[in-house]
Amino acid sequence: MDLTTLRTIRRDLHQIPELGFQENETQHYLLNKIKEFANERVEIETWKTGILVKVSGKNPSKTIGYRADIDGLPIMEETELEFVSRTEGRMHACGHDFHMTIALGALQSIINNPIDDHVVFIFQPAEEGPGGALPMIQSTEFTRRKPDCIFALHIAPELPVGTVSTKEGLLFANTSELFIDFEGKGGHAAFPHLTKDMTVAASNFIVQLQQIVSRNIDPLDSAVVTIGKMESGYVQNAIAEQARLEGTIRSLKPETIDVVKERLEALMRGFEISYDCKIDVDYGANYYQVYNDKKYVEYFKESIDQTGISYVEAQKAMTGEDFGYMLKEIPGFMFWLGVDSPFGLHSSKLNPKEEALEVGVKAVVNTLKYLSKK
Ligand SMILES: CC(=O)N[C@@H](CCC[C@H](N)C(=O)O)C(=O)O
Repeated sequence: MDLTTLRTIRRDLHQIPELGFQENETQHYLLNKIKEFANERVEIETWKTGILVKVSGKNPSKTIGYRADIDGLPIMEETELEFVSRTEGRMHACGHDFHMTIALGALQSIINNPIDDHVVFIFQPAEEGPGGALPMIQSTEFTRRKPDCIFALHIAPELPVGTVSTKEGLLFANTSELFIDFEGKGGHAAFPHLTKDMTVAASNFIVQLQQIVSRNIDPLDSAVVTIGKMESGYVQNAIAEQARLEGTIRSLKPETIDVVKERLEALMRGFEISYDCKIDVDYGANYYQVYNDKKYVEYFKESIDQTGISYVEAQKAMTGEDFGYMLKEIPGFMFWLGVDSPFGLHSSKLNPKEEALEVGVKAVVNTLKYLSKK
């Protein structure tokens, strides 16, 4: 597939970002494209808003999986691109439009030039939340085509186009979403003594929360607690009865998240007493770390060696990915693909360079061919 076609697909997909398990238009678009390329070797099955596409190999000894995530984020796009998101407040701000396009490009290449092994292309919903990987691998649709090894990519805005990057072992963190609801007593702004002000309680809670990592976690370990959204009150001259904090907890070790949660809940109990209010927590989606298999990372490096694409050794990152659940069950790896954007992942101005689409397809197709010889 040439760059013009890849770019057209990417721009089409960029305009229709949808949240987890609501990717109906995306699924429809992907299915139409897949059916355009398909021949007698291809078997297509849907799972919720996701799709599994199996391309039969010529002389198979195993099945190789390649996964692309397909959901967008609840972010208001500020790129001013001519193909800006058509849905207000929704954006492909994590590059899943790139991930899907590259998977389609690789799929077409493998259909036209089949390799010895079977390949399953997995278009997975809800990576940003509430998590599609775990229920997908538990489904009969997935189990029937369970790959023997698997890989995936993620765009990297900070890396130049023409570069890929990964490492053996831990690549991405363990994550837990965090939703905290405060319930107090509202009232007139002039009579705070008659109320239980949840704006003040939640603000103080955020400040105290930041001390969990610095005071309760071993400095040689690592954790992050971020509150990305805070809501309280309706009007400037009324005291808020409710407040809500939304955030995420991340850690390098799975058990460290439990320590953060335990301290957070102790803090909640203290705040309930000191602010005379009720506080509830919901941990939403939890993702298992992305842990790359040493042998498959070696294979990847060897396959990239033959392509002219540059390889850079990665550092582990506090990003999360539910692909971790697939790697927990099936050996494989995830790698970063350089897309050179001055704005990072989850930025409303993320603008990856489209030349990276061709690099991505080349890296994926070469890796599939190489793994098929192993
Ligand atoms: C690569 C990436 O940016 N992934 C997301 C995964 C989100 C997990 C979940 N919604 C959470 O916030 O904990 C990330 O934010 O790292």
